[in-house]
Amino acid sequence: MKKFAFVGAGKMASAIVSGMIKSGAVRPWDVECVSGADSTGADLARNTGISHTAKIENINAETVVLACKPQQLAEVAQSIGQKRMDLVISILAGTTISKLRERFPNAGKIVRVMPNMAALISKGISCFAPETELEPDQEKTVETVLKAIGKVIKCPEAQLDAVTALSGSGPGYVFEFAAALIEAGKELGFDNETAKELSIQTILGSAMLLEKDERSPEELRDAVCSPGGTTLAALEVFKASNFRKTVKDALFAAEKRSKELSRL
Ligand SMILES: NC(=O)C1=CN([C@@H]2O[C@H](COP(=O)(O)OP(=O)(O)OC[C@H]3O[C@@H](n4cnc5c(N)ncnc54)[C@H](O)[C@@H]3O)[C@@H](O)[C@H]2O)C=CC1
Ligand SMILES: O=C(O)[C@@H]1CCC=N1
Repeated sequence: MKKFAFVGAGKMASAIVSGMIKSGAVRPWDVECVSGADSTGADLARNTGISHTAKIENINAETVVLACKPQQLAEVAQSIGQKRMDLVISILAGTTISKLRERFPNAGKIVRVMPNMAALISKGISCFAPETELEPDQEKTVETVLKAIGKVIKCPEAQLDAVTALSGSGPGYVFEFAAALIEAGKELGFDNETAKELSIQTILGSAMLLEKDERSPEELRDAVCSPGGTTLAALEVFKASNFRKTVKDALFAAEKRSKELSRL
């Protein structure tokens, strides 16, 4: 029996498995994966040294990590829903613990998690909500998975849709902002490589400063602004196009979508 089975071997499963193995939290031979009708399972096994099972019914592990799309859960549950498993960890956006319990009636304990894509370099942040209090060894297992990919916060399940909107989807917003900086940089006359380097280093340096400095984002923003200067000229444009409201509306749309996914 394996320690972990990943059901779904796509982008997030790959990020988590890579993080777990690179950090030494688990050894490749303790992990197996299964995917749908694509090459992701075989690819993940080849890239990390874990095993790949072609038939989902054949998975056999103490902890099953559900990492398929919410839309694929019904099919997965049809194949393995009745199996006995000590622990089921789900990273599916929206899918509630009660829905998971319906689908996996024989699971010992269910934990709902929202990680993010920075897991790929162990710089993610994950929030998790257990169905009920975990046994110490189950708590340790959840930490083994999540600490290998970044920071971990325990929260009530009711907060997980908002977590999804902020930190789960958040890397997508930052990447879009980076793409917008690069596009604008090129229109200012830089070649792609230079625009990319200037943009990425600006985001990286600013994020690290935010983490290390005691000042708030607003105070740091103000420290960049000289009276009558260039930054204020740019921020006026943000303000005129309602930047903060756009961000707020976007996060509420993501939260709403997470709640809709719970009804699949
Ligand atoms: N991509 C992201 O940044 C984040 C994704 N998530 C959640 O992670 C989950 C996976 O997302 P991604 O990795 O982006 O998706 P993906 O599309 O890259 O991977 C989906 C995986 O599920 C597999 N699959 C499909 N049908 C299957 C079946 N019947 N049995 C077993 N495996 C099956 C696919 O073959 C693939 O390996 C989603 O539920 C999503 O809500 C959570 C946080 C962040
Ligand atoms: O877009 C999605 O639905 C998933 C959940 C959070 C990030 N990606």
